[in-house]
Amino acid sequence: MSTVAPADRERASILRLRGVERHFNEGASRLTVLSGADFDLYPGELVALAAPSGAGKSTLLQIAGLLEKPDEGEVIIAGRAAGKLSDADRTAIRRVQIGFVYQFHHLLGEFSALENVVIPQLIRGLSKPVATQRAMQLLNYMRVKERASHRPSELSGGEQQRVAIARAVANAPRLLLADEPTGNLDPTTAGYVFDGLTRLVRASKLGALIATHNHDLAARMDRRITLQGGKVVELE
Ligand SMILES: Nc1ncnc2c1ncn2[C@@H]1O[C@H](COP(=O)(O)OP(=O)(O)OP(=O)(O)O)[C@@H](O)[C@H]1O
Repeated sequence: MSTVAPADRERASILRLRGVERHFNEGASRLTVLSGADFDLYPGELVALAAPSGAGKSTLLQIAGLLEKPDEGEVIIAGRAAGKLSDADRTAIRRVQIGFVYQFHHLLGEFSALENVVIPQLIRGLSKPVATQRAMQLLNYMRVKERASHRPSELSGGEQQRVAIARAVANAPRLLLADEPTGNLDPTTAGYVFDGLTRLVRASKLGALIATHNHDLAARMDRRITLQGGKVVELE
């Protein structure tokens, strides 16, 4: 149990969903994916999102990451209600506050691991020395520093995914959203990737919501949630 008082927890919530609804129209019928979904994520916390295929995990992550709008309800990122913001402000929050990791890494193939982590920081306006120092620190956290000069095609799948995580947090987001980040890795490699992710989350106090089918990894996270009848339900 957290020792933080409820009011403080409310203030500190990095991601807050309230009454989120998402429906898809399919011809004459309507598919309800999220209905009355409530959720809070706190700094330094890793939460597993484990639900059967088609239950709505990706939909939830897309909405939490401001990539999609809910039909109803509110998404609040670090205290700011996204529903009332302009598209430009939503994009700014997404760029600055949110990091994304996917099952397939989407690294830039013509650049080294180091450059892949440096480039987003240069785009944000940091100087090359500062960006390079932070990138090396992140690659070190992910235990791939010694592979920094290699291109993605010269890295193993697990190394590529560790670089992708370093890149996702390069601009120090407050929230990390990951959709099956270890989905295409063998269990041992998935464990290494997860270890790096955990180190980063603890060190940087970001909050991480990670969709996974991997029960071992889910068991190692701070909390586990699932989707039932469109609602977020805590598992234990
Ligand atoms: N744009 C869309 N239009 C219509 N239906 C959609 C759309 N996006 C998702 N769905 C449907 O919503 C449901 C939830 O999809 P979602 O991708 O969120 O599930 P998931 O839990 O991430 O599944 P998986 O584990 O297989 O990736 C599915 O039935 C899917 O077919």
